[in-house]
Amino acid sequence: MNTEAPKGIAILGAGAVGQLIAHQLAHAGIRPSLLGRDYQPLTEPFGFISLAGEETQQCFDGSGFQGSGFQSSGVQSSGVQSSGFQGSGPEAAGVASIRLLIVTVKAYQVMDALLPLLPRLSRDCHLLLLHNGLGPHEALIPHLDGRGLTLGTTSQGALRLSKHQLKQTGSGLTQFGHCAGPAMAPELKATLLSAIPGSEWVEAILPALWQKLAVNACINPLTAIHGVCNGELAADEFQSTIAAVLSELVKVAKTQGIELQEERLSARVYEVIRLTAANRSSMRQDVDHRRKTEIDAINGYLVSLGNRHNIATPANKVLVDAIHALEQRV
Ligand SMILES: NC(=O)C1=CN([C@@H]2O[C@H](COP(=O)(O)OP(=O)(O)OC[C@H]3O[C@@H](n4cnc5c(N)ncnc54)[C@H](OP(=O)(O)O)[C@@H]3O)[C@@H](O)[C@H]2O)C=CC1
Ligand SMILES: CC(C)(CO)C(=O)C(=O)O
Repeated sequence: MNTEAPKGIAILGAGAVGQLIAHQLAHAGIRPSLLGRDYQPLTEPFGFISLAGEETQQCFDGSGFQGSGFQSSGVQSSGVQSSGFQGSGPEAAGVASIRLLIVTVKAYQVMDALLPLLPRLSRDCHLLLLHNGLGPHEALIPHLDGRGLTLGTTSQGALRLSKHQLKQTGSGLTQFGHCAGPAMAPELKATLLSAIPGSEWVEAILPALWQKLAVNACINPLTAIHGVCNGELAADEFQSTIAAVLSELVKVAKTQGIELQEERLSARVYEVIRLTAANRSSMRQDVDHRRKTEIDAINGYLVSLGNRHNIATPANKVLVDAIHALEQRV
């Protein structure tokens, strides 16, 4: 048993990224809880196929909260009773013992997922949002009630083969940085950085999130609208739209005190297009599966900030409208 491993790490959002982070923490000897929609730890085993093709299984049932042993990898039997969580819903006893809550729901799900839970979390509980797009942290900050907030972004890739079976599809940089309230405790910070491959702490997280926003604002809607893989956006026909989206983004970012260079952003977007050439972007997958997309937190965030600050954002608005039209298909 690893007595040094911090306890009380929970993940809200048992989807692709939530399961990936849970497996990475477990492989580093930490035993996180993976919370379901009823805020209860999910007790069933979760399968994982790593980039190297190695298969493992884990339970993320919350028993780590009591320090009752852990398994760093390998198969653990299902049906382990959670000693840290009793009852159901946000009243559950274990919720109050969460020290770090990693929120891995989609951008548009953050507030619905967190608002019922916030009053039950300890004042010492630190929150970490890890999603694409921007905006939810602004809605969340007034509700923090003294709690600390860290933001993050990841370029790792993960695909849910089934509800409890995850395949890692890509490695990449994961960045975290302080956003509001008290800073994350040093041992929690160290745990995250050692468990998540390719992760780093940055002094200014918002510029990093804006750079990721630029990548998503170009690649995601265009691939979804045209039904193409990321690599096809290198074609000449997309050049003027990509340039217009980035030019608007740089102006809008400036209203937020974020200074970005259009040429550098453009180089980054084309690098990601090349590195992820065979990918079907998350927005394309959402559109193909007739799921709600994250457009409102990506290009929609730029349009609404532009409106607020009298910056014209026609190129982004066209993409937002086109994606909304695709979302409304019956
Ligand atoms: N997948 C990837 O490779 C990458 C994803 N991202 C970003 O990470 C974020 C998460 O994406 P991803 O993991 O793919 O999305 P998923 O849809 O796979 O996961 C979201 C999870 O949140 C759960 N959820 C939704 N609402 C609630 C709620 N109210 N309470 C508790 N749980 C809830 C969902 O439950 P249910 O299953 O019941 O719907 C689902 O399991 C997105 O912003 C995405 O863009 C970033 C980089 C890579
Ligand atoms: C980087 C990119 C565009 C990779 O597909 C992505 O983040 C997404 O699909 O949401």
